[in-house]
Amino acid sequence: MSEKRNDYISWDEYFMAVAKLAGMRSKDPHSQVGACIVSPDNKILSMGYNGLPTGCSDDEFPWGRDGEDPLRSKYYYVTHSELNAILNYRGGSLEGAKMYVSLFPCNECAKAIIQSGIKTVIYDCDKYDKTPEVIASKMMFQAARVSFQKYEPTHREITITV
Ligand SMILES: Nc1ccn([C@H]2C[C@H](O)[C@@H](COP(=O)(O)O)O2)c(=O)n1
Ligand SMILES: [Zn+2]
Repeated sequence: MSEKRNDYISWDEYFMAVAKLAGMRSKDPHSQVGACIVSPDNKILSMGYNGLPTGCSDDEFPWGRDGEDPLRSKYYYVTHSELNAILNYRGGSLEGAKMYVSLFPCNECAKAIIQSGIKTVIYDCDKYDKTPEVIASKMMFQAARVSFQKYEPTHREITITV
């Protein structure tokens, strides 16, 4: 066989698949989110998923969404995938990097993305686009010249047997 194969996955498919694979580590029963940070020359720099901070037990802290007592919902405790990916990076600057993320970043993650020097966000789902968090996030990205683009799905199925 002398020809190269031509059904290999594209860079975008690869990085979005890696982001989604990272999200599969999440214990959140409602939304599993993954993020993958990539250098301008397409090297994976870091990954993250939504989960509790180190030392906060997955079995003791709540995973519920709503309720009378906000302290019994996950929202006060979960670190978002994007922030985890930024914090997991041990290599120095993220200036000019790209982030692939399975759900559009919230305003808090947008601040961290901007401050870290990431310049491009490629997202898949935008199911919370009407919320103030996402609207504020887009306003900040536009002001800070962080470009955000919807991932264009190819609907290719990638099967990995482990
Ligand atoms: N861009 C985002 C948005 C949300 N998350 C996390 C935070 C929660 O664990 C979950 C969202 O839960 P839901 O309100 O859908 O029940 O996803 C994130 O990591 N990145
Ligand atoms: Zn966030």
